[in-house]
Amino acid sequence: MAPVDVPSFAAAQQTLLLAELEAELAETAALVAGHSPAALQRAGLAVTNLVVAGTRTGFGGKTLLELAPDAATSASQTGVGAELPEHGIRTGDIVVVAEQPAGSAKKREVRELERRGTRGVVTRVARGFIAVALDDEGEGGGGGESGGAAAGVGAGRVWLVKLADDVTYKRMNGTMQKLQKMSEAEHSIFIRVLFGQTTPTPVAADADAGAVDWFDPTLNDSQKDAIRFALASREIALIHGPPGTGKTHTLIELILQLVKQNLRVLVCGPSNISVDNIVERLAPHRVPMVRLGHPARLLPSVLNHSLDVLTRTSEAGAIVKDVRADMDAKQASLRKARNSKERRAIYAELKILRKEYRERERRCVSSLVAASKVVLATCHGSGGFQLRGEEFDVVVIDEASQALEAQCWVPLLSAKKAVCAGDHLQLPPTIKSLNSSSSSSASKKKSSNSSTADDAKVKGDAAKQKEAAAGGAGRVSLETTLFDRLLALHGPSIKRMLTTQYRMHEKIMRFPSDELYDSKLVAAEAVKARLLRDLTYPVEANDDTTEPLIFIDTQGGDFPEKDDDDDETAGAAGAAKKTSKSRLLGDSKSNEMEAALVRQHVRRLVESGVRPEDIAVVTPYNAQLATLAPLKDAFPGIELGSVDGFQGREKEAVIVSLVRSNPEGEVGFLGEKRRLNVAMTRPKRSLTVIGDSETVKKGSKFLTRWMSFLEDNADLRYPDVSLLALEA
Ligand SMILES: Nc1ncnc2c1ncn2[C@@H]1O[C@H](COP(=O)(O)OP(=O)(O)OP(=O)(O)O)[C@@H](O)[C@H]1O
Repeated sequence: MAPVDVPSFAAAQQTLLLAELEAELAETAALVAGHSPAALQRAGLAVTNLVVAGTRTGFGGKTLLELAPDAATSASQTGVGAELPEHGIRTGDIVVVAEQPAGSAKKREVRELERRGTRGVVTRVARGFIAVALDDEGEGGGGGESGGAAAGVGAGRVWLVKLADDVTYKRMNGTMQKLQKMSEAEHSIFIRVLFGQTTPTPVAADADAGAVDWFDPTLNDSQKDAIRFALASREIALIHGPPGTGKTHTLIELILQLVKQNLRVLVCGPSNISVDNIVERLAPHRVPMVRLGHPARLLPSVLNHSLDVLTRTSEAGAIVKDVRADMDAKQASLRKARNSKERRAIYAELKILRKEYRERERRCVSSLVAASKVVLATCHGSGGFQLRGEEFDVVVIDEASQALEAQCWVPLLSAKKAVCAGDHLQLPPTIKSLNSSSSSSASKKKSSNSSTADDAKVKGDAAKQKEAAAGGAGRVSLETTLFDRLLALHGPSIKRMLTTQYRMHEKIMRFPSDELYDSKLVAAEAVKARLLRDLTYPVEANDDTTEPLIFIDTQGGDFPEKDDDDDETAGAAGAAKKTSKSRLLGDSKSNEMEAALVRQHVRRLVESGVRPEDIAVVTPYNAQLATLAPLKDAFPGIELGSVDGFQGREKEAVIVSLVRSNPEGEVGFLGEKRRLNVAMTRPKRSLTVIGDSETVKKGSKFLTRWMSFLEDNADLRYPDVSLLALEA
């Protein structure tokens, strides 16, 4: 493959990233303008009826607001201890906190919301409260009294609305700008390899087989090979980890080996969860490490390594503590201020204290970071001030196939060598923008990969448009991950694949292994014959619990899909409306009879003794998820999820509802084999597929082969329509 011109690559990335941000901004704007607070809450984009329960000084001297349910509106309990309703706000989300409009006021603009309210980042989500670190108003010289207190957030009722993530965008964009501006002389061998201007330094054949003193001698051979290769490689190594093959397990050993060689390592992942997972598993090995950013889960093992806590508990942190106490006291005195003059005076003092605090903290942070052999952060988090000027011998990126390439470059710019782990045969990151960057964002089409879009044809058009947008830099698209690009550039010699999987029954593994992983997967002895009936608790042995692979074929046209997108609207406004609709579970497909079959099967499993918490139902369509929702009441503990949302997860029994059933053989985004791969590789002991083989077969060659495989190998069942009527 031809080498990539770095400046044009970086320029094309910036264009595409901007289009992506615009698409996200437009989507948020359309949603907020068109829906009531209650509807936004149902869609997972807002939390309503909150009050400020507490204010503290958080990391970076930021004001931390604790938002709890308003006692007046939480039905059962009041005040402290009251629980928040179901919501979709997560740690790391960018939100605005604002006075809640009266129920009827409907039309509102995001900009207006932002002007009146206060922006911040969610730092903690608990049952009874959400903590938000407010943005620094102090620095930008903002107006009025906004010196750190929550402008627009008084003693009254507030709500919180999720905004587009422009912070991550800025980090990625800044990184691409840096890359674009670099002169050729500044390109290290590492950069030249990553853009194909030179080939990776060959790894000596025997280096692969060198003796390593393993921390965990029970690693399997493919894991050991991958680690040896990653240790021996000079610039780049990819660790390809198919489902259940112990990718993270392997990375832990690799990190320990790197530290043993006295190398300095930066470990990143696209999400907080991916990073915390590694922190937790490294912790028992007592490696000097520090986790940057707000820990997503406050597990003690993660918390004890977070920079936030280290600045408080370490020796260096002691000098920061005093100022923090002063600031907390000042914050508290705000409440007692008698008039605006007094308040202004306090704000002014707070501003000075915050500056002082930040300086002391900065010194403390750099001494902590300098002393750490291993630094862990999300990819975009590694672009913070804490790592400015820091250099690392190796950057390790987990779940690299789920990160945007620009995101990976945030840490990669401080690296000499990279090890990326991932599986490019599972889903890449979600992209919202599909048109070229110059078009108006309102006319953006649905993403082929968002969990609600379903039009496979859109994808082909979009790919072409994106290629056009990439201009002179060859084929640059946001959907192409670094992992994909490096494989295409240098071929399989830079990769090692893990081949023993510790999740699935052999029969469940067979099709994905043969189709996608060159038949190389081997089921570990402990899992290859595990059935539901062998669970650690009593389960009756019957057809449903002794057969790992079941296909309930709904062919015949008796179970047609339902199109939830019934009010087609034309033009840009229509498109924007559609986007917002899709987030609110419209514009998708469902299949009620399939839902009834799911219910029937779940009931049979539960009656056989399988616990609902060991069962998950996954489907590619959000409208189908909504149709399935009553299952949660009928079988408390059961999990329902979109395929995209279930990536990275596993369950003892998984039921996949394919939904599509139509005479035309339209399969929408079932046509994406990486999505099907994710769907069929979640179960450990039991996979039940429910779908119309006649329709699905027509979708693609992959689908044709899958259907034939199921017909030949699964326990094939045809539903009894008359019985089903009762279930529905
Ligand atoms: N060499 C091994 N011997 C026994 N069990 C192993 C081995 N390697 C991994 N496992 C087990 O396999 C499971 C999956 O491993 P791990 O959690 O590291 O995978 P992951 O990378 O997080 O997930 P995935 O493999 O799905 O990407 C874990 O339960 C782990 O203990």
